[in-house]
Amino acid sequence: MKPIKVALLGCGTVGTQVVRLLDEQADDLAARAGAPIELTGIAVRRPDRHRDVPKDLLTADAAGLVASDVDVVVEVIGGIEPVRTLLLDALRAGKSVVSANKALLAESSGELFAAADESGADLYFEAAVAGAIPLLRPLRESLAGDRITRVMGIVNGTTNYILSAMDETGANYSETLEEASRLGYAEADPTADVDGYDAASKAAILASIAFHTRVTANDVYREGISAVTSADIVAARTLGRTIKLLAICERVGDSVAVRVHPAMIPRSHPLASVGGAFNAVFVEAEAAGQLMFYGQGAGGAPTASAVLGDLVAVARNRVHSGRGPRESAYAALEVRPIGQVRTRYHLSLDVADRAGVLASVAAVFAEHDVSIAAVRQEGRTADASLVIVTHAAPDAALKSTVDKVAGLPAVREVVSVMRVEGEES
Ligand SMILES: NC(=O)C1=CN([C@@H]2O[C@H](COP(=O)(O)OP(=O)(O)OC[C@H]3O[C@@H](n4cnc5c(N)ncnc54)[C@H](O)[C@@H]3O)[C@@H](O)[C@H]2O)C=CC1
Ligand SMILES: N[C@@H](CC=O)C(=O)O
Ligand code: NA
Repeated sequence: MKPIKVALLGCGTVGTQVVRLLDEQADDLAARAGAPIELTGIAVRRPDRHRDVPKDLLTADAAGLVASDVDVVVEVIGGIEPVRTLLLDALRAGKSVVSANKALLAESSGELFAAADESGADLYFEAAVAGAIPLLRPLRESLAGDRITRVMGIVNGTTNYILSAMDETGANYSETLEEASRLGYAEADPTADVDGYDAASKAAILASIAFHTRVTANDVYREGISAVTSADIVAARTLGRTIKLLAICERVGDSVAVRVHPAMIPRSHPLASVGGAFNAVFVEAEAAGQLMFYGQGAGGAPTASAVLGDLVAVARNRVHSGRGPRESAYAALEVRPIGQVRTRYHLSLDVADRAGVLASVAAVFAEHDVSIAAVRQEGRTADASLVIVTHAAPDAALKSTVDKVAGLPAVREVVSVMRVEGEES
């Protein structure tokens, strides 16, 4: 059988594991794909720095490799350019693409799918969301007959690693981030992780597939974890909660809402026990009910597993003259701004401990039609701390409430504001 020729773009954390698995599992992969899978070249920025892969395969000329006689391009470089141009060239020339690049897919999936359609090539990217966890294929294929209403979970390993360490051992934020980079979880620029860009890209990809609507990273409301303090984590623990960076994609009537932000969740919630670089995603569909996907969301070998799965799928399609799924964006639902999304807030205030303070704060909530679910006051000195948890209300109303509360004479400081998820609203 004629081999399927593969060009690999990038050979870092993920790429080196792809090369290893291609070599170690060559016979099994050939049997599963229906043809041998032959790695014909590896493009990297500095070929002299890669001693652990066959030297004769290395090149710094990624464009030349893409233009060479290959059937499939596997991209594990990351970022937008030059990758976007390389992949468009590959797809237009009829070469199928497997990519782990969420940043690119969340920005340019429309034009990449269009290029794939022009030539009949395939575009697969299971590794781009939640690493090893099979998630995009179940959403796109297994649930194609159902109506998905919500996708919610932890989709960034680096931030989950940091938040888990802060919660479990009181570890320091920046040291834990360095450790996550050393372990190969973080992006080349880890601000993509801590500022929520990586999770927002993944949320955009999930929402696009789940709701048959093109959602880009710019459509996603995003907050990262850099403002989460040890005090927030202690406050959450006092209330039987923990803090996680969540990606939440919801169908609301004929629109969708997609957001990424830290949130307090009850310690009894299944997402609360997801530690380290693990990811977990809940999917709710009308007929299927609740489904949960869990596994390693980052790291070289887990991510390479997803890449190899896609590569076998692409190779099978080539061998049997089939095609993988195309973009499905027919529903074209409107994306709601965050202000219209109903959320719950946890607020911690430093207030003067005198009569009438609670009443003045409560009056602001009432004025904005935000219902208070619980209040706790601590302290008997000049300063007291007031913790308020609200019922669900439009995010815009909650923001205006917080702004007005911050201006009350009796309120010295709004210490923290965080959304609450995973509880009855
Ligand atoms: N590390 C992880 O846990 C995961 C990574 N991903 C994605 O996989 C991709 C790769 O990630 P890592 O392996 O962690 O990155 P990395 O930084 O370890 O490796 C990047 C590789 O790309 C090469 N490269 C950079 N610019 C190039 C250019 N212009 N031409 C040719 N080669 C170039 C570098 O030489 C290096 O070999 C990214 O899109 C990332 O978001 C996805 C899921 C998990
Ligand atoms: N940097 C990402 C890698 C996987 O997508 C993460 O931490 O999740
Ligand atoms: Na995945």
